[in-house]
Formats: sequence, C-alpha cells, structure tokens
Amino acid sequence: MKTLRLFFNLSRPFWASRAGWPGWLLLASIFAMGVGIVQVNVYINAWSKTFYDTLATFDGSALLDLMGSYALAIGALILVIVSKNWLTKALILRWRQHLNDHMLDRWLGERRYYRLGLSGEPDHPDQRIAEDVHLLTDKTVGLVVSLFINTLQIGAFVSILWQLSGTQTFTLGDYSVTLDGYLVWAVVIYTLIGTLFTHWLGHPLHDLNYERQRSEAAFRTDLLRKREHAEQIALYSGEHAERQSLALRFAAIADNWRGLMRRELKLGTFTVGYDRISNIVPVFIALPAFLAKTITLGGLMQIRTAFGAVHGSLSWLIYSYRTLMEWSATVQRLGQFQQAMEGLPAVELEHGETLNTCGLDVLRPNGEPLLCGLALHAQPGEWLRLAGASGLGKTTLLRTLMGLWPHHRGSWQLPSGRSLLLPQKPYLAGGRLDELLAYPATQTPGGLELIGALKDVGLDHLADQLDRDAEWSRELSGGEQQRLALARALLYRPSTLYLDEATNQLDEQAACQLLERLRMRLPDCTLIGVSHQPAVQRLFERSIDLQECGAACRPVTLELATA
Ligand SMILES: Nc1ncnc2c1ncn2[C@@H]1O[C@H](COP(=O)(O)OP(=O)(O)OP(=O)(O)O)[C@@H](O)[C@H]1O
Repeated sequence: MKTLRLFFNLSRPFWASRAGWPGWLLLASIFAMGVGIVQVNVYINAWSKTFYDTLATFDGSALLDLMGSYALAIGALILVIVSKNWLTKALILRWRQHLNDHMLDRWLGERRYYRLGLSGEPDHPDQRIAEDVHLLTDKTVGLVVSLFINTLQIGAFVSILWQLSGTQTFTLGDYSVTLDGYLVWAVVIYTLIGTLFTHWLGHPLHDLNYERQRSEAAFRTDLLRKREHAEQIALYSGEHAERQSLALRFAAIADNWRGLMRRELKLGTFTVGYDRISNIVPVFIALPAFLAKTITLGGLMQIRTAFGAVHGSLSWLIYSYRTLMEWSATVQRLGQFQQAMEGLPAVELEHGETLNTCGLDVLRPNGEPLLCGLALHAQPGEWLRLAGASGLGKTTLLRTLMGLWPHHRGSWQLPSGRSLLLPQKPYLAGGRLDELLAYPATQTPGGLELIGALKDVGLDHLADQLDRDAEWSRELSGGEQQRLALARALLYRPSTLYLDEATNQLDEQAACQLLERLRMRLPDCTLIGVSHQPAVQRLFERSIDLQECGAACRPVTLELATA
C-alpha cells in the first residue's frame, strides 16, 4: 500500500498533466498492439488444432496451405510486436524526460541539493535521479503493458479452454463429482499454488534490491570522490587508505550480491522447475480424455497451447516477481527522495532597504545554540566585518543570511537584489573559462567585459584563453582561483556580497588592491566579510566582534595542550 501511494505521487506529475497526453496516446497505441498480439495468438491456437488433425490424415496439399497461413500469422505477429516495442521505448523516454526534469527542478530549486545534505538524508541523490528515474519508468511501462496483454490473453483463452474442457465426471471411491470447465479450474489452482510459493520464496528480494542500489551508489560515489580529490590523495600518498575504503565498499556490494544469489537460487529452483513442468501438465491432465478417444490429437495440442496461454498469463506475477521486487525498491528510493524534498520548508528571504537581523539565534543541527540574539545592521554600500574566534559560527551566520542554514530562530532582512557568497575555496567546474567567469549567471557576458574583469583581478594572462575548455581547478593556483572568484563578483554585480576569507590565499597587499578595486567597481554593494588578514580588516568601515557583542552563546577558546 505504502509503495503504491509513493508510486502514485511519483506518477502524478506526468500522467495527470498536459504533458501526459502524448503519453496516454502512446499507451493506448501500445494496448492496441497488445490486442493484435492476443488475436494472432488465438488464431495460432485454432490453427494448431487444424494442423495436427490434418497431420494425422497425411494430406500434403492441405498442410502446405496451412503452413502458408502460419507464415502470414507470424509475419503479422512480428509487425505488431516490433511496433509495440518501439512505442514502449518512446513512452519510456517521454516519461523519463518529464520525471527527470521534475526531479531536477525540485532538487535544484530552493537549494534543496544543499539543504538535504545538511540533514544527511536521503543517500545518493545522484543515483536516485540518474538511475532510479530510468528504472522506474522502464519497469513500470514494461510491467503495465505485460499485465494488460496477459489479462487479455486470459480473457481470450479461458473461454477456449472452458469449451475444450466440456463436462467431466471424476470418481474417487464412492464419490463422484461432475465439473464444467475442469481444465480452467486446474490451471487456476495450479498457478495459485505456484504464485504463493514464489511470494514465500521471493519476498526478501525487495530489501536486497534496495540495498543493492544503495551499495552500488556508495561505491561509485567513493570512486568519484577519489577522482575529485586526486591531488590531495597523491600529496598524502593515501593510496593504501583509499584502496582499503574502496575494498570495504566493494565488500558490501559482494555481500549483497551473495544474498541475492542465494535468494535467486531458491526462487530459480522453483520457477525453472515449475516452468518446465507446466509444459507437460496440460497433456497429463487431458490424457484420460485422449485415451478415451473423446478428443483428437489436434484437440490435445490445442488444449496444451490454450492451457499454456492461460497458465502463462496467470503466472504473470511469478515470472515478473524479480522485476516487481526491483520496481518496488526503486519506487521506495525515489518516493523517499521526493518526500524528503517536499518535506523541506520553503525558504522565504525578506528583502528591504538595508541588511538587518533582529534577535537572530543561529543553532547547530542538534538545536544547541551557536549565536544568540544577534542584532546586525548594515547600510547599503557599507562594508561590515564579522570577527570572533575560530569555530564561533561566522561561516554559519553567513550561510544563515544566505538562506542556506535551516537551523535558526528570529528574522532578518536583506537589501533587495542579488546576493553572492565567495568562500575560501571557490567552486570551479570544468569547462570553458568564459562560462566559468560568468557563473552563476547562465548568460555569458561579451568578451570585452570578461577581459576587463580578468584585468581587474590581475589575471590578464588568461585573456586569450576564454574559450579554452579545461579542468581549471587543477590548473590555477589557490590565489588565482580566488582572483577568478572576485572577477565573478565583478561580473555578477550582487547587491550583497559575503566574503568568507575569500582572499586568504593571496598576500595581504594583493588582497587589499583587489578589494579596493571591488569597492570602486561595485560602490553600492553591501559587503559582509570575514577575514583574518590584518591589512584586509582595515578596509572595512565597521567590525563586529561576535564574542564581545555578547552574541556568542558560549565563549570559544581553542588552546594547545601543554606538553
Ligand atoms: N554542517 C554542519 N553540521 C554540523 N555542525 C556544523 C556544520 N557546519 C558547521 N558546524 C559547526 O558549527 C560551528 C561553527 O562553525 P563555523 O564554520 O561557522 O565557524 P567559524 O566561526 O566560521 O570558524 P572558522 O573561523 O574556523 O572558519 C563549528 O563547531 C562547526 O563544527
């Protein structure tokens, strides 16, 4: 029930929207192909009776005609199956595209990608978006289409099987029972027993599949992290420690795989045997009627195919069990992700003339207070420095003002317009230098503006490399990266700029020159900064020591223990 509820929540955005109409159309066409497949199967079933009866009469020319009509039927079957598969793939792509967009909009909207990470849940959003969205759409469409065709097939072949069964009387000692459609009852009971056994043997597959997706994602993320921090690892010569952590991650995958193997062995032993026996069971059941000469060889063969068709369709659950377990694990992972995103409260930042905080408390994630009753005020264009001991909460306060840190009480107001925070280590994705400079704007400014910004921050030597695609975070020194981040601020022109030790890799003289240039280029920008560089500190018009103003909830002193 819970899985179905999660599934409906995940499906609604596509199937209940205007974008879903082409999807419904595709689904209807796939169902129409399904009807075609069942009709050809019914035809082949009737054909098999005629064929085997003609075989018994050794009528060569009639057999040749029958083979011709069989070839036509198979040709039609190929056509409808291929069209159904093509339409199915088109539907999967359409739904996946929509769900992918929906998930990305949600995840990137209101900075959920960051805020979700703060609460530590749910794990591996990358895997949920990249893989689970694909699995969900692919498996759902596959299961729904096969369920539809199998249901049709049951409807078509049950009536054939019922007619073929006729009325039979069974005697057991003194008792005798007369049954209509005994073959139908036999196939229902036979399949029901098979289904119950399958569920009993296979239900642990749900948890194993959930864990498989999680452990595979953990291994992949760990590998990616090594690549991202390759230089730091190389500097530490940390290969052995890294190898060990990867070995542990892979051991979890192998453990889970062994669990899956054991479970699938049990399930497979049953389903493979059950599948094989099912081919011959209808012949055994109808044998007394054949021996009593109440049915012909053709009739026996027709019973076998009709019984096989009804049994095959009724066994949909048995043969789809593994897929269903993978599907339910996928629904659970994606559904949890969607719920977690929807559960985050909306971020509404208040904007006004000036920057003000009123009785603002900043808390740790566990609710413990970090800064209490903070009352800050900054005029438009004012430069305000936040001071205080390391670990006091300066960075966390900046995150709070930006609307990133959810653990706070009280209110604040920001100057209207855009805000930008430059941390110590700028984010430089790989790509063209001009796009990197324009970040976070998506429109790249003209070449002259970009070159002007590069000159302002002393990166003139990069002016002829604007269109070069490279791993800039590896090529540029720490100081150059900080210069590039300041160039970004010049181009982005925020009305509030937060600098969190954003020049600490530059010498003080260069840092001061750059900040002076920033003040000249962005005279109306309110700047809230944290810096441990004395020369830089002097550039600020006002400093607030968070400890001295009584905002620190508890004094922070980090002392080295005496030897
Ligand atoms: N994501 C987080 N989860 C839990 N605790 C956190 C998180 N981020 C920061 N903290 C804690 O909040 C406290 C304040 O950290 P913060 O980085 O704001 O200090 P700071 O004053 O900027 O220090 P520094 O001057 O050394 O950069 C620290 O004890 C830190 O461990």
